[in-house]
Amino acid sequence: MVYSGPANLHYVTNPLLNKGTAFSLQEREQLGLMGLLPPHIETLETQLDRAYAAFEREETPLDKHVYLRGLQDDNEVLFYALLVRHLSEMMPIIYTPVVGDACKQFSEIYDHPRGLIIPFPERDRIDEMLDNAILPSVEAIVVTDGERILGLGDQGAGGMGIPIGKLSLYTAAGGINPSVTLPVVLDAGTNNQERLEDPLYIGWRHERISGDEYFEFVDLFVQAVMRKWPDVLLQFEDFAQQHAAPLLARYRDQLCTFNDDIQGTAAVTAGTLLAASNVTGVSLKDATIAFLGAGSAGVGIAEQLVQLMVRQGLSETEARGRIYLVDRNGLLTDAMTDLLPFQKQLVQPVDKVAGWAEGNISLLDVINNAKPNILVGVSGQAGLFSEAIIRAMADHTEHPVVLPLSNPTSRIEAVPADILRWSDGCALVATGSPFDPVTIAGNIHHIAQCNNSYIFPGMGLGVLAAGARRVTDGMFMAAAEALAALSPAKSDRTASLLPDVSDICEVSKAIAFAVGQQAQLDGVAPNTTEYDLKAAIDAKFWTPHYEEIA
Ligand SMILES: O=C([O-])CC(=O)C(=O)O
Ligand SMILES: [Mg+2]
Repeated sequence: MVYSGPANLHYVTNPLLNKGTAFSLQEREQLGLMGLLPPHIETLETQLDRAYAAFEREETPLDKHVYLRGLQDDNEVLFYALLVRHLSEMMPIIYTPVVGDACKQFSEIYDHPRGLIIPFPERDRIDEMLDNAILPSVEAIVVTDGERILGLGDQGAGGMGIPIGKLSLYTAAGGINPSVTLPVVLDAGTNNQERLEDPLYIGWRHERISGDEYFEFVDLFVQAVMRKWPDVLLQFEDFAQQHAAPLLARYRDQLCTFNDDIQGTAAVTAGTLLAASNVTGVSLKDATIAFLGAGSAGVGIAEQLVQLMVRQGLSETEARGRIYLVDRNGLLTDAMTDLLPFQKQLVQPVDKVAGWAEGNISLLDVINNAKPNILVGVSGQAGLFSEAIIRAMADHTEHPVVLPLSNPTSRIEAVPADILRWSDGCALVATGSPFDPVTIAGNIHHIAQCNNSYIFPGMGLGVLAAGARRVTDGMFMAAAEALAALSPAKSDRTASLLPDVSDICEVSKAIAFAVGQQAQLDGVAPNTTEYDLKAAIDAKFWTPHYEEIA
C-alpha cells in the first residue's frame, strides 16, 4: 500500500528541511506541525549546546561518529553548524581516521539511507535510481566502488562512508550547499571474505566483477549522470589502482571530473613540499625524492612534482631522474616487465642503479645511494619507515622532509614522534591523518595534515563558482600554489607546513579563486573579472543557517 499520510511530516523527517525545536510558532501553524514538537522554541545556538553535550557523552570515537551521522540524517543545518564550530575536534571523527572504522563496520552501524547505492545487477535501472535521489538538483557527486578504502582495502558497499565524509567536507570546508551533493557507491561486489560472510552485510553478496564488465558498469553510471546532470562535478574516490588511472583518462575530457587520490593527493603534497622548500632552502628543482608505494597516489604525486620541477627549470628527463619509486618489488626500473601503464614513465634506468644492491633495490638502498632529501610514504603499510630508514635520511640531509601519508592512522609508515626522535628533531613531517604536536628537546613541532581535504573542497567551490566545464592539471597546480602561499611556516620555521584546520574555509576560498582563474586561462570556464570571480565564490559559499519556511 502506498503511504497517504499527511505531507507535513516531511518537514521534520527530511534532514534538509528539519529545524526541530527551532521551527517558529508561525511555521508550526502553517506547516501543520502543532503538537509534533515540544512547546519551547529554541535557537540554533541552544540546539548546538545540546548537540555538543550529546557528542561529548559518546565514549568511543566510533560512537561519536555514529552520533554525528545520526544528527546529519536528522537535521543538516544543525549538523553543519556543529561541525563548523568544532571542525578541528570533529574532522577526525567524520573523516580520517575514524571514517575508516565506520567503513569497516558500515553494515553494523547502518541506520538511514543516504545517497545512492547502485548494485551491478540493477545496472539497467541507473536512470531511475538517479531520479530517485530526491534532490532538486545535484552539483557535486563523490563516487566510490569501495575497492581501496583509504589503506584498508576492499570494504565493498561499506565504502559509502567515504563519499559521505568527503561531501561533508565539501560543505563544512568548501561551502557547498548540502542539498546539491550526492554520495554514490557503485556496488560491483566485494572480494572481502569477512564482508561476504557477515550476515549483516548490506551490499551485493557477490565477488567483484572485473574486466570489460566492470568498465561497462562504470560507463553506464557516468553516461546516466551526464544525461541527467551534464554540468555536475564528479569526484572519483578510493578506486583500486588498476582502475583509478584508466577511469580518469577515459572521462576527464568528457565531463567535469577528477580523481581525488591521484590529483587531490598530488596537489596537497606538492603544496606541502613547496612550503617545505621555503623552510629547508632546497627548492624542488634541486630536490631528490624517494617514494614508498607506486600506486595511483604515488604516481599521481610524482607526475605533479615532475611538472613543478619542469616549471622551475629542469628538463622533463632531469626531473624524472630525480624521482625514485619503490614498491613491494623494490625500486621501479626499466628492466621490470610487469609494470602498470601509468608507472612506466617513472622508472630508473637499470644502468644508473646497477651496483646499488644485489637483486631488488630496497628503499634503504635508494636512500644510501641517491641521497634523497624528501621521502613520501603512500604504501598503505604500517611501520615501513623504520629507524634505519629515517636515520639514513638524516645522515645525508640537514632537514629531511618526511611525509608518511597512508591513511588511516593504523596504516601510517611511521608516527611523527618516532620520525622526529630518530632524526634528532631535524625532520619536517606532515602526515595523511591528524597527529598531535611533538615536543623534542623543548621544541614543539606542529604536524601538518597533508591530506587532500585541503584541496578538494576548494577545488569543488572553484569549479562550481566559476562554472568550469573540465578540471585541468593546471587547476590542480594552481591549487597547490595557493595552498603553499598560505603556509604558516613561510614566516615561522617551527610552525606547521600547512594552515590550521580551523582556517580551512579561508583556505578553500583562496584555492577556489586560484582554481577559477586557472580554469578561465585554460579556456574551460567563462571569463570574468577577478572581482566577479571573488563575488561568485562568496555567493556560492553556503554557511549553516535556518531559512524561514513560512
Ligand atoms: O580520505 C583521506 O583521508 C585521504 C584519501 O583520499 C585517502 O587516503 O584515500
Ligand atoms: Mg581517498
